[in-house]
Amino acid sequence: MLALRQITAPMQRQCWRAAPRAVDTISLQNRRLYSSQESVAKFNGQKDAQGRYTVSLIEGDGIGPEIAVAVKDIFAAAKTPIVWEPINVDPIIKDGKTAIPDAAIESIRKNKIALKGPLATPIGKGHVSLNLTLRRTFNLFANLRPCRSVAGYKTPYDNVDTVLIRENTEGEYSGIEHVVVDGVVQSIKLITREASERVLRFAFQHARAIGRKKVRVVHKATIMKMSDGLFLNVGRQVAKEFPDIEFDAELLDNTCLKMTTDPTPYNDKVLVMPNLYGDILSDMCAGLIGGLGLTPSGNIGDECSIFEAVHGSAPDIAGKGLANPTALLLSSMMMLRHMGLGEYADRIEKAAFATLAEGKALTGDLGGKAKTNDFAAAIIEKL
Ligand SMILES: NC(=O)C1=CN([C@@H]2O[C@H](COP(=O)(O)OP(=O)(O)OC[C@H]3O[C@@H](n4cnc5c(N)ncnc54)[C@H](O)[C@@H]3O)[C@@H](O)[C@H]2O)C=CC1
Ligand SMILES: O=C(O)CCC(=O)C(=O)O
Ligand SMILES: [Mg+2]
Repeated sequence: MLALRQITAPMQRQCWRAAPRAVDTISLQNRRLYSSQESVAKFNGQKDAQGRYTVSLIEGDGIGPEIAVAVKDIFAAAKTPIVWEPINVDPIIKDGKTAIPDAAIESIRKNKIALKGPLATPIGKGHVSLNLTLRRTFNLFANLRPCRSVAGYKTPYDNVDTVLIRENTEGEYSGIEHVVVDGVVQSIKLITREASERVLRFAFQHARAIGRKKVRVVHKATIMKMSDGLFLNVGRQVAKEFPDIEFDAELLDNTCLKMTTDPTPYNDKVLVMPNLYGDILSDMCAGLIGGLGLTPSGNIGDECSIFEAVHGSAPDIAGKGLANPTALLLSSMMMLRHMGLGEYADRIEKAAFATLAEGKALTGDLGGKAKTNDFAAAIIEKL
């Protein structure tokens, strides 16, 4: 995979231990929170003769292979009916553009499902983001990023339970940039009614699926009157199809202030927003519950879906066995539920939350001393 030599300062984290909460209750609540909604994104994969599904696996860069091993070991111990199909997504150039190799595209199209480790993107030059390329290639229009406090890991906020949905194919990340004249560049934020409508509709449907009664658009239509204005107006129109769900809107800067002051008023809402805002806000939410080692996500499309952690390749800890595999593991739980394999997800998740709550085998990001594989072994012991 790609080599990237980018050093990032370790995140400073506050950490002190708290009494565990009831793990079964959390598991039950998560079953709804971490499930992708059903009406838009149906999984259509085929089982083999032994009743197993094949899942394309992109191990990724940096800590990717280390956390992928942990997930594979846990799945094997839980006898999850999954066959992994490892794929290589090292970029190729096709028609002058960065593209995913055909074999990888065929694998995901065939299996309709993938689990993905982080892929590093060079800064300021080099190939475009493979993460964004995958999302665009498969039209994975909604990026679902739930974030919920973990029992046993105390942070300034005990009861975070946010659900964020990010438009995943355009916006500030449409990748349309050019030099106007030397010293002047333009970067286009592309917002279309079509992409806005489908992600907004997904947000309302997801709210219904997880029992939330409020959808809130996060925007800056005060400044980006046309682009965010369109997104917001489409939100108002789509809201009419969902009279049982309350709709409102909030300016992004105000959302950041309020969420970091007290995130709990967001626990009854689904937040939906253009691409860049969702990227940033989802890292901010992770910070509220103990960091990027804990937050999962799903890139949801009509034909296929790709599940991955919110975090990146973490070059500062890569290759040292220090990474927390929880985020990728919870992403794989979202994946299992999306595939209709919820009973396996329930069992694995129960063991994972119990291990976190017990606090004996925590990785460094959560204040512990355990290595990635110690944490995975502790989960396996509880299965
Ligand atoms: N979806 C993806 O594949 C993403 C890829 N990236 C790429 O990742 C590379 C590194 O980006 P950064 O800004 O450093 O963000 P990052 O998310 O990789 O790391 C930020 C901080 O969080 C920590 N961290 C992240 N995941 C962790 C885990 N599982 N356990 C313990 N600590 C963890 C890291 O050690 C680091 O201190 C970049 O090339 C970026 O483009 C970034 C975000 C998402
Ligand atoms: O593609 C990248 O390099 C970063 C993407 C990212 O930060 C995200 O999807 O959260
Ligand atoms: Mg990000």
